[in-house]
This record gives sequence, C-alpha cells and structure tokens, in this order.
Amino acid sequence: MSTTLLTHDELLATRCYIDGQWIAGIQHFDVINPATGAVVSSVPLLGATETRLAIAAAHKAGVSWKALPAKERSRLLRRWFDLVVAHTEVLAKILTAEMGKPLAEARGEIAYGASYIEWFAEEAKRVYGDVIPAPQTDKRFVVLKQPVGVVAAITPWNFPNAMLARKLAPALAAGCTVVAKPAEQTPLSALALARLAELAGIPRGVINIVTGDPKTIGGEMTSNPLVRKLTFTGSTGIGKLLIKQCADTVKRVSMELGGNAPFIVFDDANIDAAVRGAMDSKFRNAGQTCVCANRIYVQDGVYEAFAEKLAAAVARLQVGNGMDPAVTQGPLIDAKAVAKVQSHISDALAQGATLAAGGAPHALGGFFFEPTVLRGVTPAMLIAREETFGPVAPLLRFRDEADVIAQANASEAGLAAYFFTADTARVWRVAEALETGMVGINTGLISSEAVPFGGIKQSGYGREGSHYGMDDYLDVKYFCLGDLDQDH
Ligand SMILES: NC(=O)c1ccc[n+]([C@@H]2O[C@H](COP(=O)([O-])OP(=O)(O)OC[C@H]3O[C@@H](n4cnc5c(N)ncnc54)[C@H](O)[C@@H]3O)[C@@H](O)[C@H]2O)c1
Ligand SMILES: O=C[C@H](O)CS(=O)(=O)O
Repeated sequence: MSTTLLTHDELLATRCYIDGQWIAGIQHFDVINPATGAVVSSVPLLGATETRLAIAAAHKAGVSWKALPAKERSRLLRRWFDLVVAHTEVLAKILTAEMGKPLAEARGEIAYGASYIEWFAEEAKRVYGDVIPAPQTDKRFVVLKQPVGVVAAITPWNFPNAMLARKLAPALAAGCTVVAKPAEQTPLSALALARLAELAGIPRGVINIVTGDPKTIGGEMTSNPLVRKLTFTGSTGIGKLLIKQCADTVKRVSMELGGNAPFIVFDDANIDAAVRGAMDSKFRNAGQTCVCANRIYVQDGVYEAFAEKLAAAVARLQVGNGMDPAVTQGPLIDAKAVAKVQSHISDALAQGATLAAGGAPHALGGFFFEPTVLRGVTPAMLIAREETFGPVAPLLRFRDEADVIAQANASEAGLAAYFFTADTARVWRVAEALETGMVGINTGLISSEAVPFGGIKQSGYGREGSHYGMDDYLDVKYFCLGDLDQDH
C-alpha cells in the first residue's frame, strides 16, 4: 500500500474537525510547549453551538456508519492504523511539543495508541450475538449486540494520543460515531489523529473533534439527548461531576479516573527487578500517569537495600527538554502540577520524612522538577493519601503481608497495584486481596491493548482494550420469535 506522508506542518492543526470540515472558529487559544513556554499552535475556542453541530453530524453519520458491513469498518480502521504508524515520528514530535514527555516515550505512546486501532479493527468483525434455547417449542430467543449510537469522549493531557485512540477505536469498531473534546493543554495530538482518519477514508461526521471551554462543551455533551454515551478519562472529581450531568438523559457512562497505586516489595523479592519496576512505574511520563506507583511499601528486611538502589537509579535520570534524545524526564505539564508536587514533598518533610534524592524544582526552572525519593513516609502524609501525579517516590515500611494489604487497600482509589515476590502462593493471595482493577506482579508495566484496562471503587468503571472493551459501546437487544409451531 503506497502511503503519501503528511508533513509536520500539514498535521499541525489550527482548526477543529466537525462533519468532515476543518472549522477555524472566531476566537482561539494557544497551545504552549511546557518545556520552553513557546506557543506551539493556536486552536479554536469553540462552545455549545459548535458542539451541538458536531453531535448532530455524528448522529446523521451514524445511520450509514453502523449500516456498513463490519468488514468495511474493519478495513477503514486498519487503513487508519497504517497511516498512524507511518506518521509516528511527526505525531511523536507534535505530542512532545504540546505535552513535554521525552521523544522516546512519545514514540512509544503513538505505537500504544495505534495498537488499539489495530486491535479493534479486528474486534469489529467479531461482535457476535446468541440464540438461546427457548423452554417453549413455539419460540426462539435471539440476542443481538448493536452500537450504542453517538458517543461523547473527553480525554486528559497526559497521554493525548493513546487516551483518545483507546476510545475512538472500539467506538468506531462497534458502529458508533464520536464527538471528542481533548484536554485544552494538548489538543494537537487529537486533531492530528482526526486528520489521519480523514485521510484513511473514515466518512465525515464519524469522528468530530471540538476544542474549547471544557465546561461549555461538556455541558452540551452531557445534556444533549442525541448523545447516548459519555466516555471520560481524567480526574475523579471531574468524573463525578460528569456522571451527575449525564443522569438527566440516562446516558451510558464509562469512567477511567484517578489512581493511588500501591507498589509493594516483599522481603523475598528480586530487589534489582523491583527497582526497575519502580522506575518504570513511578517515573514514566515524569510520574504523570494514572497507573504509576503512588505509594511504595517496602518490607522491613529489604528497606535499606531497596532505598539505596532506588535513589541511585533516580539520580541517573536526565531532566530536560523532551526533544533532546538524551533526556529521560521532561517537564511537568504546568505550574499547578509543580505546586502540587512541592506541596506533597513539603507536607511529608514537615511530618518527619527525609530526602534520599531530589526534593526541589529543577535548576532548569519553569516546570522542571528534580526526580525525588522520600524515606520514612507514613500513611498520614498527603503524598500517601492523594495522587501526586509527579516524579516523587515515597517509601513506606511494612511488617507483614496482612499489614501491607490493609495499608494498600485503605484508599478510595482502585485502579492499579504492583507487588514483587518470589513466593507463588503469595502471588495468588495478594493479587486476589488487592482492591484494584489491575495488578502488576514482578513488573511495573501492565498496560496493553489486549487487556481490560480500568479501575474499581472511585477509580471508575468500564474497561478499555481487549474484547471486553467492545461492551462499553454496544447495547444488548433480545428479541423473541413466537408462534413458530403453526403451519399457517
Ligand atoms: N484511569 C485512567 O485511565 C486515566 C488516564 C489518564 C489520566 N487519568 C487521571 O486524570 C487526571 C489528570 O488528567 P487531567 O488533569 O487532564 O484531568 P482533568 O479531569 O482535569 O481533565 C480531564 C479532561 O476533562 C476536561 N474537563 C475538565 N473540567 C471539565 C468539565 N467541567 N466538564 C467537562 N470536561 C471537563 C478537561 O478539559 C480534560 O479534557 C489524573 O487524576 C489521572 O489519574 C486517569
Ligand atoms: O495515565 C493513564 C494511562 O492510561 C496510562 S497507560 O499508558 O495506559 O499505562
């Protein structure tokens, strides 16, 4: 398949995508590079009127999109996947420019987002129903799965490509159409994805991207009766608000919310593997990741060895502009993120914790922050009770399995958890006891398109990825065929 590659400037959007048209808007807002403070681009400041138009376009496009043979939707999704992969470098540079993560991580995110498109290009062809044996001879019970309809999607800034791909892919595969609002900090990755979907031949109105004021756009998305489902990835507080706003029109809702992941190192763990796992889980994306380790529990017998090795590994992180290939930790997203990290560190130190590495804003200034390790953290400290969303590894001690399970589960969040042990019996006991949607065992990296990604408790509900991921975009319809005994 010959692929005409778009240039960086052709993919760097200044307009929104509604009903197959690129809309300029009247007012605009700047997209800022968090590493340099420079303006990357400007995008339209749209509101309820344009959102209503996008929803109407999605509703209209849905009639023909859901009527397409599943194999045709599959082919279009596959074409889109091929184009995303072919444009990895340009997409990664746009992502790093607007979000700050190191280019190597951005390339990884593009591949990760594309993997959902590839996965659901295949799942599109496997939306099966059932024929259920009826207890009466004159009846047949049939179950169909049908697309929910118009989907509203709201995504965060920390994985601006993958979090949107993780929603668009199953929605389109199921026969749904989408109106999406990316985070105002990082709209460019979403608009670039839409441009490639257009190039792939995905019909007008199937994907619509609206940028602008979150409250206004979200208000239209959650109240418009044509929207049958809202899928949200972001903070728990906003998630709760959106659930309430969707109640009046009884929309289907999926919530991928905040985390507070416990990361547990038992005495019998491979310490070097545990350190690698902690680095992978805690410092990926400068700790701005929903599933990153937020509380690191180390059993008494290995606490000193683990703390020393982790501090040494953290000291090797290279902080700087993500466009520099030598950089392994970029800036935080904004001043608010820096202030939250600083407040967690200050609170911990004030309550008796001590620094093993870092602890202050980086000498580079701006939104750069030193990768930090805190020792002597206790459950009473803010850093153990709230999601830090930054490059700080808080170390807590624990005595035994029962003690650490109780500590780990003492959180309203329930997204991810991790533990390291060589004891296979303990693997089953602890994995079953942890109150989270996902558990990493002897690894700090658990995300994949092939698994049901999602949380429990106040980390949300619904699953993204795997064959489970289609269910969020399908309605189950049962119909009953009667009077079949009669030869009329
Ligand atoms: N569970 C997951 O898969 C997952 C993935 C990424 C991020 N997150 C969570 O997201 C949070 C960080 O991301 P964030 O700062 O972008 O979260 P956020 O909740 O502030 O913003 C997320 C999205 O919601 C929008 N938004 C904000 N207020 C809104 C409103 N009133 N109405 C409609 N939309 C509104 C934002 O514009 C953005 O697009 C963290 O808590 C992180 O754990 C969770
Ligand atoms: O931050 C949230 C993302 O879901 C993290 S991951 O890339 O899916 O692990």
